[in-house]
Amino acid sequence: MPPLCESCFDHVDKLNQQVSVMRKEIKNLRQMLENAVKSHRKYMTSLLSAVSNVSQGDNQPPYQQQSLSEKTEMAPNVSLEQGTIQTVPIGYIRSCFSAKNGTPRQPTVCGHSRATLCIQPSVFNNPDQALMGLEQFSHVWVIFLFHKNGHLSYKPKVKPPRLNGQRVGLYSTRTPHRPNALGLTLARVDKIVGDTVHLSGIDMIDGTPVLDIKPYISDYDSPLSRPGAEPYQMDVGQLETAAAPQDEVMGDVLSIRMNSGSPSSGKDTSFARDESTKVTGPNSSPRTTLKDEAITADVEKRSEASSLPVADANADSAAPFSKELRNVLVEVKAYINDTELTSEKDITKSKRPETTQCNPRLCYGEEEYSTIATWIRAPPVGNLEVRFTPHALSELAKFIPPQHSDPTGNDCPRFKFLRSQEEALAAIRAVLSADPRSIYRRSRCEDRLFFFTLDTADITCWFGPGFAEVLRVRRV
Ligand SMILES: C[S@@+](CC[C@H](N)C(=O)[O-])C[C@H]1O[C@@H](n2cnc3c(N)ncnc32)[C@H](O)[C@@H]1O
Repeated sequence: MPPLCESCFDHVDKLNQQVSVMRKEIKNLRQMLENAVKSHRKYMTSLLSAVSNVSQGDNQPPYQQQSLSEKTEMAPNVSLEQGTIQTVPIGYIRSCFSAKNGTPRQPTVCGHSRATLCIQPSVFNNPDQALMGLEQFSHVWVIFLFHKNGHLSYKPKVKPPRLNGQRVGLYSTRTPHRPNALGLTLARVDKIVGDTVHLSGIDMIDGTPVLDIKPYISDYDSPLSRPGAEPYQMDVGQLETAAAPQDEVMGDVLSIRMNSGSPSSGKDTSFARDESTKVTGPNSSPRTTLKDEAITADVEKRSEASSLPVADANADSAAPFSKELRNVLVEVKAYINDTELTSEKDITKSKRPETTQCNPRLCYGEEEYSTIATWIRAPPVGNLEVRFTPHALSELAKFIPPQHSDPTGNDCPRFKFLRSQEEALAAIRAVLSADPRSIYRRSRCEDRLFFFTLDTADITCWFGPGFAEVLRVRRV
């Protein structure tokens, strides 16, 4: 890393200023555009309903192929049947991340990442009523549009950054570049004030259009914590997926081990990567996320409440499973033994058959447990160590939380979303530790400075082997 002179920093500052002016202009333009679209949409809706009334009775059969122009002229009810409705954002995310660069790849990466979502009065006259009751839920699914993708194109195979250049099918990933460009984030609901939901643990940039929100209901949304689900320990084999010959990645299923400790205690229940799974990546450290913790707590609670004993599926002792269930477990274990991988090399060497084998369904009685691809928790790229120069730390120490008074009276930089310097430090660490660089940057621009914005701070850092170092933290 070459030493940075003050003029480099000044140059970067100037560029940043220009960028922020451009951002403001873009914001204004967007607002103008939105207003124009709104009034145009109203006009079109009235026109369409008039057309619909006239042409009732000669609707086209659903699913018939149509040109785009025909689609836009369709009556609303036909559009709905054909799945070609026009969506309207219920609101726009105001987020502590202003650009894609440095925005966490998933909500669990940075628990302190905060945002607000104000429901638009154009969707509901009384938006606060639409939010009534949501305060009883800790988490919410946010369905949004990747509006900053830059293009609408997509490919059937993608290279997730965590797979470091290996390709997998688009639908086995969370890539933003997908047909319809829809994103799905499970965010924490911090509070609801009037028409505004305050969220944390988000991975959306400022200005993201939100199409819908729905409460997260573990009983419905998590196969692990359905009512009556019993924690147990089970090793899971790998998922067979079809892969084109040039793509040597396969979608392995990660074992989920739910070791309940002693059957009666229900304690020590963990939802962690199974140690017996031999597929590992360098520095890979299985991370128990907040959501995992929530699920674990849920399972613990249920396990304590349940009268059924908890069994270890691997134990040789006479486990309290029914004969039928034991047979299923034996089958699954046999499957695992047949297909067990021995090293990371095997992941890339194995050629997958053209036909797709079924994922062994993990059932206990009527309960079904979830499995995930191994690379999610044991990716070939590991987490980075995050360092701060003393200079960067002293700059960060100047920032004050939103409601605090300025102790120096010197117009200190102020956070809008983050509540303390500690939160900011933790958020920067979280973002960088997950290596936010694209594969291209990682491999081709190793020695370049990396910039990202967190709340009202512009962060400058660089990456070395296995670490990221923060060099500067300046007011945006
Ligand atoms: C990998 S996606 C995952 C989003 C969501 N959790 C999902 O699974 O659908 C997250 C990344 O999308 C990018 N992103 C976030 N908001 C965006 C937006 N409005 N338009 C385009 N890209 C966005 C950011 O770079 C972020 O790191």
